[in-house]
Formats: sequence, C-alpha cells, structure tokens
Amino acid sequence: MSKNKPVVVVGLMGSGKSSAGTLIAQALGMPFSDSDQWLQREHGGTAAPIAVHEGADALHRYEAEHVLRELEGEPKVIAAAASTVEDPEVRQALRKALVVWVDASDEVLSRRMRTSDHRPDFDPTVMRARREPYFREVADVTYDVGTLSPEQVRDAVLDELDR
Ligand SMILES: Nc1ncnc2c1ncn2[C@@H]1O[C@H](COP(=O)(O)OP(=O)(O)O)[C@@H](O)[C@H]1O
Ligand SMILES: O=C(O)C1=C[C@@H](OP(=O)(O)O)[C@@H](O)[C@H](O)C1
Ligand SMILES: [Mg+2]
Repeated sequence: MSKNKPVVVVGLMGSGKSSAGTLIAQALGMPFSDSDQWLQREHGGTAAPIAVHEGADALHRYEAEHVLRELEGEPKVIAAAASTVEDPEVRQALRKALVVWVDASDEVLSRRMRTSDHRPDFDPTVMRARREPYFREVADVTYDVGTLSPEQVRDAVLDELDR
C-alpha cells in the first residue's frame, strides 16, 4: 500500500485517535491534523463548549468539514472526530485514504473519554449503536486498543503500509 496516501484514524470518543494519529504522523514524517486542534483554531473552542453553545449538529458539521478539507491537498494523517462517519460525503471521501479504526469495549472507552474535558458528555453505548456499521464500512484495518498500545497501533499501521 502506498505511503503517499492519507491515513485517517476513526473511532468512538476516547478510543485513542489523537494518540495513535500523532505517532503515525511522526513515524511517516507526514503532517498531522487533529479535529480537536482544528476546532479550536477554526471555531474558537473545543467540542464540549461548541456542543453546548451551538448544538451537536453544528459541531458535527464542523467536524465533517475538517475531514473533507484535510483530505484535499497533500496527504496527511488525520484524526477524525467520532461523528464524521455518519456523514455520507465523508464516507465517500474516505475511500481514497487508509482508514484505521481503533476500538475497545464501551467500559474502556467510558473511562478513557473522561480523561479530558474537551469532550461532550455523549454515551458511548448510544454512539456505538449509531456508528458501528459505518466504522465497519469505512475501515481498512481495525485495532483493539483495549489490548494494543498507541505505539503498537502505529507499528501495525506501518506494517500495513509496507505490505
Ligand atoms: N491504546 C491505548 N491504550 C491505553 N490508553 C490509551 C490508548 N490510546 C489512548 N489512550 C488514552 O485514552 C485517552 C483518550 O485518548 P485520545 O487519543 O485522546 O482519544 P480520542 O482522540 O480518540 O478521543 C487518553 O488519556 C490516552 O492517553
Ligand atoms: O462522539 C462525538 O460526537 C464526539 C466525540 C469527541 O471527539 P473525539 O472523537 O476526538 O473524542 C468530541 O470531541 C467530538 O467533537 C464529538
Ligand atoms: Mg482526540
């Protein structure tokens, strides 16, 4: 698989997209674009206050826009917000990327999503019911981050790109 194609890390809240994405970008020497930082820069805040003040629909629109914009231009490693797989235009655009789905049990995710207050208070079980079929549809590779560390995910992605 080509090393010159975008890599997009997807998964539910707290699944480790930012952690693994950072390491993958470093290893590949590619630019890294994280939804979390992009929201801050383009929309003046993290996801949690945007969800409160502008609503979840506006937040999810901004998050989809992030992936669509960053998939244009030079290839990057992109940590996409959890919501983005719900957008049909995003799912179509993801076809040109290597899509890495990181996942763990809801119990693990509930614990990990509470490590920072930038996240809105969404229930992982509800989010999974809605999004799991889409993750399955877009993913080229899937990693269990209940057992794999971000470094192990990085190494698995590098192997995949070398195949
Ligand atoms: N593979 C992993 N194993 C153990 N802890 C992890 C793993 N990936 C991420 N974490 C931890 O889980 C939390 C959420 O990770 P983060 O990368 O911010 O997730 P996301 O960007 O998907 O919301 C952080 O505290 C991070 O250190
Ligand atoms: O599940 C969701 O709808 C969201 C998950 C969080 O993203 P992460 O996937 O980066 O945790 C949050 O920051 C995002 O804006 C909305
Ligand atoms: Mg993140």
